[in-house]
Amino acid sequence: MSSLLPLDEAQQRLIALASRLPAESLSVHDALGRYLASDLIARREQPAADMSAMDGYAIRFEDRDGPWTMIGECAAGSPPCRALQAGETARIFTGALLPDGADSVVMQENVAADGATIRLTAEPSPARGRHVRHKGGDFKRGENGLPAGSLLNPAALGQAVIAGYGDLSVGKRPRVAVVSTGDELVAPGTETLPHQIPASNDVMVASLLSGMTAETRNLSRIPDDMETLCAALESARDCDIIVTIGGASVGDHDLVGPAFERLGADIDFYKIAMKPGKPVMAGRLGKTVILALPGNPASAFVAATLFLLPLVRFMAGAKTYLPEYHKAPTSEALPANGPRAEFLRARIDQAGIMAFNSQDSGKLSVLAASNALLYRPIHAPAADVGEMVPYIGI
Ligand SMILES: Nc1nc2c(c(=O)[nH]1)N[C@H]1C(S)=C(S)[C@@H](COP(=O)(O)OP(=O)(O)OC[C@H]3O[C@@H](n4cnc5c(N)ncnc54)[C@H](O)[C@@H]3O)O[C@H]1N2
Ligand code: MOO
Repeated sequence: MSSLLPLDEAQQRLIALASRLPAESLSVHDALGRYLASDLIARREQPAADMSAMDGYAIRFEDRDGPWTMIGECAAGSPPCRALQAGETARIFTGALLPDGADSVVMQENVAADGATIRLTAEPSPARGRHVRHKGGDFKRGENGLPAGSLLNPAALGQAVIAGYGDLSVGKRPRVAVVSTGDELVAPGTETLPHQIPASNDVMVASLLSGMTAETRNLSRIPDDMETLCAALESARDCDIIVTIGGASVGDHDLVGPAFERLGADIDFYKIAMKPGKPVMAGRLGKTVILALPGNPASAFVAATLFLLPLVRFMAGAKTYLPEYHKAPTSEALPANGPRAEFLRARIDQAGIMAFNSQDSGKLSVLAASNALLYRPIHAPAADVGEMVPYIGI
């Protein structure tokens, strides 16, 4: 056990094998899921001038009790009407600029109009600045809205647009070859003989990647044959990452390690102090980072979550790339953990988090019923019901 690498050290060593990919310029329409390559410095001020947050009437605070004489209208998308004088108001709509002199807005629900005369009805006199979004109140020109390495999610893209951007400098997408191996593997939906198994990991790992900024090339179901495997790996050398699934263990037909060695790869580490996912291997084949995931479905899933996805995020330019841990109370007592970090397939709901009884890494039924990986660090002491325990949402 002592030769097994601790998880955090293995994650650091994997990242040390990789480099950030260069940046490219993309339209905001195409940048969803990318990471900003430089700070998002605002090119404009928001709002650009004081504007109304409600449909109603713009007034001067000095005249807050009314009544007012309406002298014009301010609509979003048009310059404001002329400046207000004492006792005057302007009809105003949400998003419209306040006319000069106005500093507050009364909602239309709180006034009664009698021709051009407007009177306060329901609301007490408005406070100064009521229902006004002030110039620069969201951000000022030159402010850093999002640091480099931020994920461009829908809200971040919205912010980029309002900050004046049509194109963004973003990290390139890593090219990832997904290579699955095993004589037993057959294509999804194919009739299987007892010694065969549908290649479920391929779809699972490719699906994990499809939610990421990655360009995936699937090299599925490579037989357990050294020449064929080497040829498949060789054909993927133009990729930034080669991830293999299966054949990572020590059996006579586990050819992934020997194939990489034959191609001249530098293996950095092999075997992690974690469960499932012990036989994870990583290194470099020229400029390509190689990562070998174990074939058991839960092992492949956990290892992809802890190694492959962080690697992709890092190369794509993410500032934070490791999985996010949350905490929840455990609904059942947990025994003390041993010398390998454990990621228990678990279900979390309002009552807390509960690990499934069976943790066989071959059972997809358990993995598919899970929505969390309950993390038990190396030698974690036993946990009572209600104790807060860390987990990764899946
Ligand atoms: N003597 C030892 N045997 C094993 C050890 C060990 O330390 N000593 N480790 C065990 C652990 S832990 C794991 S995990 C597995 C991982 O082995 P491999 O990466 O070599 O996986 P395979 O043998 O190729 O496959 C395991 C299992 O998963 C199925 N599989 C493989 N690929 C796919 C795929 N693409 N889609 C669906 N299912 C797949 C495969 O058919 C096997 O049933 O090794 C233990 N053994
Ligand atoms: O690591 Mo294996 O992944 O324990 O099943």
